[in-house]
Amino acid sequence: MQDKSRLRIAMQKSGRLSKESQQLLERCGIKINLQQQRLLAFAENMPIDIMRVRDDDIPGLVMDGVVDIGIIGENVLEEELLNRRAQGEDPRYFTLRRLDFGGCRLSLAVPMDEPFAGPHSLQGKRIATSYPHLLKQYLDKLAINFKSCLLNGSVEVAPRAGLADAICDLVSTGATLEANGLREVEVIYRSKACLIQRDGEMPAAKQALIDRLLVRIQGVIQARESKYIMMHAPSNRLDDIIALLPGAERPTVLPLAGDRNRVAMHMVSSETLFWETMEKLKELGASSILVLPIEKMME
Ligand SMILES: Nc1ncnc2c1ncn2[C@@H]1O[C@H](COP(=O)(O)OP(=O)(O)OP(=O)(O)O)[C@@H](O)[C@H]1O
Ligand SMILES: O=P(O)(O)OC[C@H]1O[C@H](OP(=O)(O)OP(=O)(O)O)[C@H](O)[C@@H]1O
Ligand SMILES: [Mg+2]
Repeated sequence: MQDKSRLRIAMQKSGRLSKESQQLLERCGIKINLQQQRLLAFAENMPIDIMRVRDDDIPGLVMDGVVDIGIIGENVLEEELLNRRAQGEDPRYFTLRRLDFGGCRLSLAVPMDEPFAGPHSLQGKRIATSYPHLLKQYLDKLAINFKSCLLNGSVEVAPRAGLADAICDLVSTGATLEANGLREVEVIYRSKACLIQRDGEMPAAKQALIDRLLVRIQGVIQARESKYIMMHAPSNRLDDIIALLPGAERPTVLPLAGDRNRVAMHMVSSETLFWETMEKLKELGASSILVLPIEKMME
């Protein structure tokens, strides 16, 4: 029986978002024992239950208020929103924040040797997709008529199989398109994973827990994007060195025992340090350059 006082979070059971969703929650300090087959897992140290489902079901579970929050790709969320609106519903939810994983784009692609002179080339064509509403929204705005062929997977094989003239599917590296003899011609939607909350009244204790989690998520994401940088540098080149570190805060400068001409510099940078920048730092006289990951951050 569901304990309504516990925060219920939905995440993808297995797929492109599951590992990083799980990692994010673990980094926020939630101890979960996710055995492969368990659909429902209970956190040991916080009043939180994790529901592991197909990603397609997550927007609906949040919109129907079955779970309190969900981690989902914006592409799937937007598609479900348009789907429900098309059925006359008025779905409600809040986006709590965008996350730093699950980046991909929904694109139109055509066979490699097919000429393409803009979206109008698709007039009257058949397009295979798992995202009929996002596709329709995009082509309707351009007043392009098309026939859709709904496929829930393996969309990329549709043109070769004679099912469609073009496809509209997710792309990240483009390797799947290339392997299937297709080329990306238009990006229609850019997506990342996001965290959403159900609409409606939330008990104060649960809302406080969500707010705490959000602060921790901010800390985890900020830490992932930041680096702790240390180096030894000549005292007379400090300004030049700082100018090479655009994402860095003002450094802490410490004396080096027995060396009056050089100092130790410590700083947090919101960007990683590329090899090229490290080489330039070395040219300016810096040495012992260390770039360290940061585990947690709170401002
Ligand atoms: N190549 C990719 N790179 C990065 N993120 C991706 C990529 N493909 C998909 N995604 C994101 O991950 C989400 C889940 O993708 P996945 O392929 O695991 O979905 P699925 O096969 O529909 O899974 P499920 O079995 O849960 O329905 C996508 O909706 C998208 O937001
Ligand atoms: O541009 P790429 O890096 O090649 O990625 C794109 C592919 O990734 C996703 O599928 P996934 O591999 O998750 O398999 P699925 O079809 O089983 O969901 C997506 O549906 C594409 O097919
Ligand atoms: Mg799915």
